[in-house]
Amino acid sequence: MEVLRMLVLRRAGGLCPGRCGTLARPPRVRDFSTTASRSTVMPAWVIDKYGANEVLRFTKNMMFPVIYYPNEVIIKVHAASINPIDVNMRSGYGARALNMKRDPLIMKDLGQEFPLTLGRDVSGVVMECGLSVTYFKPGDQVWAAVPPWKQGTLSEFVVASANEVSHKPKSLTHTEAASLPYVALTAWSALSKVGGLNDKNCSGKRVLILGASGGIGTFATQLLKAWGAHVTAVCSGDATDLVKKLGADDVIDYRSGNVEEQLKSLKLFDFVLDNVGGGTEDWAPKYLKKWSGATYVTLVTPFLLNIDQLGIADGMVQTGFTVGSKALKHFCQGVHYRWAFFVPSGVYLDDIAELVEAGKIRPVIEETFPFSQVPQAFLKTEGGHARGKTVVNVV
Ligand SMILES: NC(=O)C1=CN([C@@H]2O[C@H](COP(=O)(O)OP(=O)(O)OC[C@H]3O[C@@H](n4cnc5c(N)ncnc54)[C@H](OP(=O)(O)O)[C@@H]3O)[C@@H](O)[C@H]2O)C=CC1
Repeated sequence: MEVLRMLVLRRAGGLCPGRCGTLARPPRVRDFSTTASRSTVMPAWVIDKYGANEVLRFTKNMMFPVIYYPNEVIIKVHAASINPIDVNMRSGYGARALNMKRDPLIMKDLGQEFPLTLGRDVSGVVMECGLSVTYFKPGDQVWAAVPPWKQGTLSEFVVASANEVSHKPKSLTHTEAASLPYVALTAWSALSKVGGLNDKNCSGKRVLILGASGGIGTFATQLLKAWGAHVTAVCSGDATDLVKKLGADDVIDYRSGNVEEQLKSLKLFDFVLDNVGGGTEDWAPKYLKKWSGATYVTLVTPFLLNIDQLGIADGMVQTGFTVGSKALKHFCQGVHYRWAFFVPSGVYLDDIAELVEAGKIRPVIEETFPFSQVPQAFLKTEGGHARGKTVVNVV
């Protein structure tokens, strides 16, 4: 019974046995005991202000991360990857909301938001563990996506909550593993947490993916195929082979003619995952089955922009009003309308690791850069037209 209870709680995200070893949020203590004998600085790419690519600065003197909570681990970063959010954060996107989320205890010790390290994905090796961490030990090979309100992974070491970390699939190199966590967890949040799809209810469901050739799209296509869905991918013509190899059943080239005309020749969908935005929501929900629980989920939302522009209170009100009115409008038309966001979760990365080891998900890496070329990796990502992921090898 106890094992069953632990498993249920772990699935629900309430307890990660051994990740932190307790149901309650761990007490705020600084675990300096494990950090006594090492260097206090490390190499990292940081920014000291928001702006264009020139604000990226390499330093050998970034403060070494400290374990502030007993459920944290310090990871030696072997590889990281660049996501659109890194490019956007470099320019100041989300600064207001993310600063609010930053830990006041840590901010008080380390000063304000700068120097800020970007980079969300990490694959590496556990170097130190907080006192309540039993699920990981020094030397474990792990992967994680660190949330954007924390210092990022474009550095030699990063600290993460054990709840955000998972054992890396053995079959992947660090370079390959670093390409997956952030897009995997975002796709999982959109498809499963928000959209209600999973391996039990997906068989035969018709899913339309807008932006199928990028980081999220290449992962979502594989996950949906692993769950048994029928996937229609919308992408540029030159990405057709890529998305077909990942399992897409139908491919629509949005550059070679009107997408809506091409969609009219297909059956209606049970689900739309929108990774593109910018007007797509005006037409995409029309291609969902009506009054059957079909759902449109977009990842491109003005949530953080609202807070940047209007402040926390007014931004939240504006967000609530926008999403509420759109959800109501679509509900009256017989479909569900939702926004989705990245959610950190080591537990779900464990599930992804199983799918990787089973050969159902593979990393899609377009280009890798050495640590010395982080600015070039940003420029690559900023240029758009991704075909999978851009990875940075840190060691
Ligand atoms: N809400 C959240 O928490 C999160 C939101 N996001 C957002 O999701 C979006 C996708 O992220 P990600 O996959 O990492 O981005 P990428 O840059 O990796 O991929 C975007 C892909 O979309 C393609 N594309 C562009 N325009 C169209 C179009 N009109 N129709 C079909 N495909 C198109 C691009 O290729 P090409 O231009 O050559 O066609 C590219 O392959 C981004 O806007 C990102 O900011 C991402 C993560 C978390």
